[in-house]
Amino acid sequence: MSEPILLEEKQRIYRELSIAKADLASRGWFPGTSGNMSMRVGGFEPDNFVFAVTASGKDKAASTPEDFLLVDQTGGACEPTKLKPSAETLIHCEIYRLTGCGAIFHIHSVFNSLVSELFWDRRAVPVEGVELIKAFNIWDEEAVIDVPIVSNFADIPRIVPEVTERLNPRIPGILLRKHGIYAWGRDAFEAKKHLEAFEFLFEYVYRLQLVRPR
Ligand SMILES: CSCCC(=O)C(=O)COP(=O)(O)O
Ligand SMILES: [Zn+2]
Repeated sequence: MSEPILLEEKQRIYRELSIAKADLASRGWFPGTSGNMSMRVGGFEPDNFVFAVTASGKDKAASTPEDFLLVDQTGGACEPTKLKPSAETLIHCEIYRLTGCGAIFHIHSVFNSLVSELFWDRRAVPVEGVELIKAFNIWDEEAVIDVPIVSNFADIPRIVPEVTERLNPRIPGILLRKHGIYAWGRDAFEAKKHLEAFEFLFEYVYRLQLVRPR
């Protein structure tokens, strides 16, 4: 059983999510009601945790009293509500279970969709020696990273085992093919930092492909 969530704690998390949501929306990262966000509330055990998640199908650029709800580690609502959790809540559940992180942000962008398709054959986007890799706390000179890509099945539970298999604890993000990125961190600050770094790196990788002689 999860510990009771204090009202003040829930309100603090909703406020923090709301501020981060407005920030990501201002960059155009939630086109057509896409995207979802979550933050963990209270303690963590891999099989027992609670998080606040965006309600499904909402305009993520709007701020309303019905933007978030609390769910448990199975993705089920923790309290009576007419709100439906994000259709992709099970992906959040699995990322929390595997990483114990504190916040997960999912957005759709043209660049993350483009690179997820360009590099689908290798199931990972390679990024070589770009300074912003340091945003992931990887400090090696000329570091090379691979950002994993998983299938974009319409049936979300089918995606979960691929997340389990492909998530790399060193890389705080995972791409869904022709869909978007999930980026996470200890807290909202770090999840946003990672998301911004991924989006920069994906644009770099895409543009490099265009200009590099073959
Ligand atoms: C209209 S975008 C398709 C669903 C999606 O990919 C997404 O990120 C938003 O789904 P949610 O249920 O979280 O609103
Ligand atoms: Zn999505």
